[in-house]
Amino acid sequence: MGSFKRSASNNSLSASARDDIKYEVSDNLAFTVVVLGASGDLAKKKTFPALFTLFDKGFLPKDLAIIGYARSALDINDLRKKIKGFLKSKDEAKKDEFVQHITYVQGAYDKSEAFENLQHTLEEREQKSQGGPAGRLYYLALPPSVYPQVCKGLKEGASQLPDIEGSWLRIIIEKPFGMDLESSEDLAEDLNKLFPEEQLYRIDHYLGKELMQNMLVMRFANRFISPCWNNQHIANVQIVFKEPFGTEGRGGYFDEFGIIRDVMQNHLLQVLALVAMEKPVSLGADDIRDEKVKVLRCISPVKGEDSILGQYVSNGKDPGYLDDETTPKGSKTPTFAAVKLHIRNDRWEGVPFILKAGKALNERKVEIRLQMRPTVANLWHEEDPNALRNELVMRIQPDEAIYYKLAIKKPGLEYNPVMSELDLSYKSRFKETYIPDAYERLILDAIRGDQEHFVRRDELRAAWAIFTPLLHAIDDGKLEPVEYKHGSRGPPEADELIRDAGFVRNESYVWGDSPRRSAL
Ligand SMILES: NC(=O)C1=CN([C@@H]2O[C@H](COP(=O)(O)OP(=O)(O)OC[C@H]3O[C@@H](n4cnc5c(N)ncnc54)[C@H](OP(=O)(O)O)[C@@H]3O)[C@@H](O)[C@H]2O)C=CC1
Ligand SMILES: O=C1O[C@H](COP(=O)(O)O)[C@@H](O)[C@H](O)[C@H]1O
Repeated sequence: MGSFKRSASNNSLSASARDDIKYEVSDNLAFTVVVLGASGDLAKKKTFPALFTLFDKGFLPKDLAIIGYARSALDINDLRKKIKGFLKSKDEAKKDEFVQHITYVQGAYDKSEAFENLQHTLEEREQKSQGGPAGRLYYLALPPSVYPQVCKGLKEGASQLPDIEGSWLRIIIEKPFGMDLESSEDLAEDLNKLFPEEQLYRIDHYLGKELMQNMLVMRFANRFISPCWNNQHIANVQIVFKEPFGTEGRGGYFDEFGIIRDVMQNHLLQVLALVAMEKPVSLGADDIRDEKVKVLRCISPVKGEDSILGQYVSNGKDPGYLDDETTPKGSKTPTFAAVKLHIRNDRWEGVPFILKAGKALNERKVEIRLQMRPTVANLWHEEDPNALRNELVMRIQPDEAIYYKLAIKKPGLEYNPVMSELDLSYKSRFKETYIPDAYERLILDAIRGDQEHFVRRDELRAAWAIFTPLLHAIDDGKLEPVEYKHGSRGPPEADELIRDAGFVRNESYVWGDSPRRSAL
């Protein structure tokens, strides 16, 4: 097994450039992660596999215990076997070694005895350690409705740490964090009565994606980018999330939320905050989050007229949203939304930010597209100043890439410009580099005590304030979705909204005479 602390040249655990600010993990830490909801979907698909990869790559402390906790009566061998089935590795021995660290505690989510029993198990395990501090990470892979009672149980029954300096307790919670501004504040209030913000790690897994983590480096470490990053040069911004599949049996769950609560109010708004925020004073988690909150608070609530809602219908082959048996009959829940946001500050006044998200669309793609203003007095296209518009595209998934669409002279004897791209495709530039899954990074951050990529309460409040009036109008039936076909690009009305926001699509540009592309 690799060592927990690594040197800067070897995938540093302690983020070398920021060591002066934070995030030490003691070598003799008795580390226990308790996965509450161990029998569930998220735990098996995301939490345990992410823990395994961290273990496999030597990023978990050597003194490691993993405790699954749930109501079901599970046999430990069955649980280990089931978890092993979800671990992506050919190394059977390593997988066996990992699952041997897992034990199981059966218990209710609302009984004090159950949490006292968990505390007892933890005390026994921590006493067996080498006298170092204890680190307890409670991972709530549970429906948010039980967070308050579980956090109460943990606080009252299972929060007693050994009296050793450096011991800590942290809690990871998953979205949705409420249904609107009020319910989110109520939930936050309930949790903060039990645990302070420093102990609460609200996951938004988009913050763990490679290109999101790259955003501050790209924006603030490149002299030629920073001066252009404002309304003088950028005309409009699109942040787009497209999934090619529908709800597929999850209609019951999805219908409660809809696409805005599922994806837009959280993931896409976090992306926007990183794109639009000012430079933070330092790389400290709170300095960064302060800037995110500031920019979110500059955004006015979305108006009905600045939004297009959609719901997918059958294309004759694939089912429509209402054809899913788990979807309530006649539901008007949007599975697609495009909204136009305005950021009221000096940097962004006059630049529309379009967020677009949809299920059952034509492709899988998440990207950020910044379209630059036209050049003044276009020497080649006097009649059409929009002909050579530059764009910077950051593709978050699939196949991470950053490309800049720009005009160059078409090679040859003529003197005509043509659109081309400066292309940074991660697959070719970083061939041998492992790009971690978002959950791997975020769990590791939580172990290190780094809250930068977790959502603070005031960020959440600002994010809900932007969408709550629109969500209430939808919930009250004042706004209804238009239909779009399963597998299409979404409702044409969304393209109109985007066009009206000033986006000019270059129909003539086709990616790639680049020979490198065929190697991808
Ligand atoms: N490194 C790499 O991997 C690179 C890849 N490429 C690829 O080249 C292709 C072209 O890239 P690019 O020019 O950036 O993107 P596209 O030409 O695919 O799209 C440009 C924009 O136009 C929109 N659009 C697409 N079709 C229509 C339509 N029929 N009507 C109205 N709007 C439309 C898209 O919206 P929406 O997406 O919402 O439909 C997008 O916002 C892409 O597949 C891209 O991934 C290019 C450069 C580098
Ligand atoms: O949070 C969610 O995200 C997924 C999309 O995540 P990705 O990492 O695959 O892009 C989405 O499918 C789901 O509906 C939503 O709840």
